[in-house]
Amino acid sequence: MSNTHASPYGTLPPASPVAARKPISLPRLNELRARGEKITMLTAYDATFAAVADAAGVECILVGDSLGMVCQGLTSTVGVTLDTMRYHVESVARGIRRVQGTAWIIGDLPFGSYQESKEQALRSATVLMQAGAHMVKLEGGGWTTDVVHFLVERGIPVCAHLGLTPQTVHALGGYRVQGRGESATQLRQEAIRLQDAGATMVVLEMVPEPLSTALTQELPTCHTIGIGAGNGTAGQVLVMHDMLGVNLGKNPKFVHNFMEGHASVLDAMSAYVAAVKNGTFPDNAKHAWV
Ligand SMILES: Nc1nc(=O)c2c([nH]1)NC[C@@H]1CN(c3ccc(C(=O)N[C@@H](CCC(=O)O)C(=O)O)cc3)CN21
Ligand SMILES: CC(C)C(=O)C(=O)O
Repeated sequence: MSNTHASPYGTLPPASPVAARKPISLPRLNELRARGEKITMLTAYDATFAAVADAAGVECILVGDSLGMVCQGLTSTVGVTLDTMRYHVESVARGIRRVQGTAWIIGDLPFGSYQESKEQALRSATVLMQAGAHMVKLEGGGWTTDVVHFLVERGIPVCAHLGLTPQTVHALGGYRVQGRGESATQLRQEAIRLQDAGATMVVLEMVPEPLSTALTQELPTCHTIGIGAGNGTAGQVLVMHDMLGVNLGKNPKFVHNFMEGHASVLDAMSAYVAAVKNGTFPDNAKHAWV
């Protein structure tokens, strides 16, 4: 990034022939997990922010359907289409490639693109993989288990997503904490079945900290990535706009603005990586539920 011969706006790859960092892969993520190093993830929706996140050392970039809310101005993620996701995955993948980045790119399957059948899910996942994703993410447990198995069997790495699943916000009754009381048992069983089906990552969103910490112990091959799920998970994710303080109105309580005390987006993202790695973010007392 600091190459003096770089072209304006980084439209050409840096001239350095030295491949400094190893690309992130599933074995590489397993290695991090095995040595107790936290996995970092941020969302990104375009080439430049993705490249900056990569340069900050963020291992996984989620092209999340939250783009419907932060980029498109929708009131939920329900209106995001597969074609829109393809456009943003392509942009992010080009951004990473352009700077010879190493990040693992996760493409989010939008509402309605995988619910109909396993075949529909495969067709949709193919679109995102061909757009440059290394893994796809899909929301829910139970009925999704067979879909996950079908995709994994066909060579598509899958990240599951349990707890608050924003695509089903209308069925859940709002953006609220999930997996409390009775439903904790169900969430736990769904997570174990998803791991058995071959999911190698699972986002746990707004899940009580004790549950997500316990689940992390029970899921050795499926890396738990928390958002509002406390500090006991294998990794963390935040929406980029939130952690940069680019947000009108009230943030969810799991958000921390990493621009505070930092002069650039690169520094703020580096501070996020450092805070997740050294265990200072999230702070269970401030950013989690019990
Ligand atoms: N910018 C942005 N950040 C996100 O984290 C995000 C999106 N957009 N869009 C998709 C979903 C929606 N998410 C949300 C939306 C609202 C709350 C929220 O209002 N939470 C309150 C209430 C929690 C409670 O039930 O106690 C909070 O104080 O955290 C949480 C997550 C998470 N995802
Ligand atoms: C909030 C994260 C986990 C997500 O699912 C998204 O960005 O769509």
